[in-house]
Amino acid sequence: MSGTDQPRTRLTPPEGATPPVRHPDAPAPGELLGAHYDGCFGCGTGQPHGLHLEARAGDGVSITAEFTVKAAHQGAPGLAHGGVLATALDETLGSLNWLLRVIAVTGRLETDFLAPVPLGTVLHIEARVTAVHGRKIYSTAVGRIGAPDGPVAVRAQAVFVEVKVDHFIDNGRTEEIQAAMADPDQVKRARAFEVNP
Ligand SMILES: CCCCCCCC/C=C\CCCCCCCC(=O)SCCNC(=O)CCNC(=O)[C@H](O)C(C)(C)COP(=O)(O)OP(=O)(O)OC[C@H]1O[C@@H](n2cnc3c(N)ncnc32)[C@H](O)[C@@H]1OP(=O)(O)O
Repeated sequence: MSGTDQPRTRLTPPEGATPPVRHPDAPAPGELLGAHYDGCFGCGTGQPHGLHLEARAGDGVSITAEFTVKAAHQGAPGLAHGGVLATALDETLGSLNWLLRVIAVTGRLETDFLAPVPLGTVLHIEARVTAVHGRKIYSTAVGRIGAPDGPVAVRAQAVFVEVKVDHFIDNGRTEEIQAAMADPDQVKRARAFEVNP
């Protein structure tokens, strides 16, 4: 195997990977998921230029989400920035945590940009977990223009890696971590991801 083949291979579930299991306490299909953190650029309501992505639980271990491309999200004139589109897919993939009830962070994210996305577009995103192996969670996402069955603009494949709450407590800046830990709603949301709170 050449060095350039390696990253692609790391997105393929290894032998022994198992299908994902929806947690019995996962939100019901159709249920709107709240933000996991108010300051999150992807889903937080406290970020004026954030994506304000709204995600809903789907069937099995899947999520649907909508993201409206605003002026603050442009790359070229009148078009969404590719990194912003990748962020929208990353955030939707991260929301799959709610259904597995584990905390996981993005290890690898590979994005294919298939069509430009104009300002004002509602991007309809669907993400699902395909397999789990140890702490690794394999998932895919697709973003369509204007409707759930609209033209495909962007696709992603990802590996998320399960972590404990300590990952954030140990690595986040003290100010924000202290504020989060002092907020009972935030603590409740963090615990909602844990199998054994
Ligand atoms: C009240 C308290 C307040 C807190 C409240 C918080 C609530 C939050 C709730 C929910 C948050 C959800 C947030 C979603 C936001 C959207 C998603 C993002 O953007 S996340 C940000 C971007 N990502 C990162 O910042 C990761 C940075 N990377 C790391 O921290 C490490 O590299 C990490 C954790 C990913 C892995 O490090 P290791 O030391 O723990 O583990 P190792 O041994 O290296 O890897 C474990 C397995 O994963 C594979 N792996 C690791 N990286 C990989 C990669 N890049 N590609 C493929 N596989 C990878 C390895 O090969 C290994 O596999 P083998 O078990 O040996 O089979």
